[in-house]
Amino acid sequence: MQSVEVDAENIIRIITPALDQSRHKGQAGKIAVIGGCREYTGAPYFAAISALKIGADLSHVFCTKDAAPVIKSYSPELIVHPVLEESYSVREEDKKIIASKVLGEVDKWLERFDCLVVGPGLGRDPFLLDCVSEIIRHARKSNIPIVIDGDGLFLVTNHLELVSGYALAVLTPNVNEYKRLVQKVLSSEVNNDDATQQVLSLAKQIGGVTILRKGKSDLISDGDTVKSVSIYGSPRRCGGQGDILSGSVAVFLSWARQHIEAADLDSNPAVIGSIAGSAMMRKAASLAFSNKKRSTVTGDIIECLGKSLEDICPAGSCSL
Ligand SMILES: NC(=O)C1=CN([C@@H]2O[C@H](COP(=O)(O)OP(=O)(O)OC[C@H]3O[C@@H](n4cnc5c(N)ncnc54)[C@H](O)[C@@H]3O)[C@@H](O)[C@H]2O)[C@@H](O)CC1
Ligand SMILES: Nc1ncnc2c1ncn2[C@@H]1O[C@H](COP(=O)(O)OP(=O)(O)OP(=O)(O)O)[C@@H](O)[C@H]1O
Ligand SMILES: [Mg+2]
Repeated sequence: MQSVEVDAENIIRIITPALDQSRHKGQAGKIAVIGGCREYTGAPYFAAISALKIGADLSHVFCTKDAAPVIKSYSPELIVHPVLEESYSVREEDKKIIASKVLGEVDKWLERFDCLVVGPGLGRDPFLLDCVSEIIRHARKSNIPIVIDGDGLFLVTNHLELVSGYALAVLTPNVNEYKRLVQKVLSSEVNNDDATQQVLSLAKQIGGVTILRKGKSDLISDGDTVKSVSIYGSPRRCGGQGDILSGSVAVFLSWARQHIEAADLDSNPAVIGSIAGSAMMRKAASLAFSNKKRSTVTGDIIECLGKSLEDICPAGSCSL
């Protein structure tokens, strides 16, 4: 089975909202990243700042108490909530009450978000992951799209019911995360000879979630179709590029959903958002690599997000 290479730049042009003076703050998207713990502070920052640089109006991070001051210090643009707790800071007898407090803190904000990104730099602490499972359940009840990445995929692979049958979920596995998902869901090994069929089966088996399999070409399937994005890209594999991708998909998914509703179309916003997010990330990576070559790091790619979108969809053509 062959995947279909899509015209991703055209999709970006169609769904990117025009900039005009009638719009108010928030209409271009409010994104929240659930991630950031003692070990990882870069990943949630990369995801959240990428969402802003692409054009979201507000970008929040919900992380553990010790990750918050670090993430805040990277950028005053982000709204950082130090609400998550890891087992080491919670006594056994307090776990129930602390879990409901965490949920309460997130619930206050949840309805305002157009998309969540769950997992960049989340870590794998069991108590923290239990709380995050509850956040996913609440978001799902409110029909908020969720991009699942990094340690969020570790959680979901072991608890497929969290996303199974939820069409507004996008899973963005890297090579390791994909392998674990295939083993768990299809009880088989990764088959690179028929990668298209396998990603289709995987998405179907998880009840029509969208899978964005990252690699030399990104493969995107919701169990009905398989699209590929192979344009641009870079040979540099520094850590953090998947985090840019997750923030990017969150913004484009929100824009795709708005566009599809306004134009009364019958398309899957999760697939459209994944295609656009993938192309955006790959174009910025290619541009950064042409400037920085071997020394390219994730921050350099983030700096290229603006120019990459501008080349495809110039802001100058928007009405003032
Ligand atoms: N600057 C940063 O803060 C960055 C943080 N990152 C975060 O790092 C975390 C891990 O992402 P990776 O892409 O490295 O994940 P991978 O799953 O690719 O690898 C993680 C490590 O865990 C090991 N591992 C595999 N299966 C395991 C299991 N069942 N239990 C325990 N360990 C297992 C692997 O051998 C590997 O060393 C994520 O939260 C991710 O978002 C990355 O996004 C890169 C940048
Ligand atoms: N071989 C490749 N050639 C070109 N682009 C690639 C290649 N592999 C991955 N990419 C691109 O890099 C981005 C990140 O993919 P990667 O597999 O590095 O994610 P990751 O391991 O989750 O990253 P992170 O370090 O942020 O966790 C994706 O958007 C993908 O399109
Ligand atoms: Mg990753």
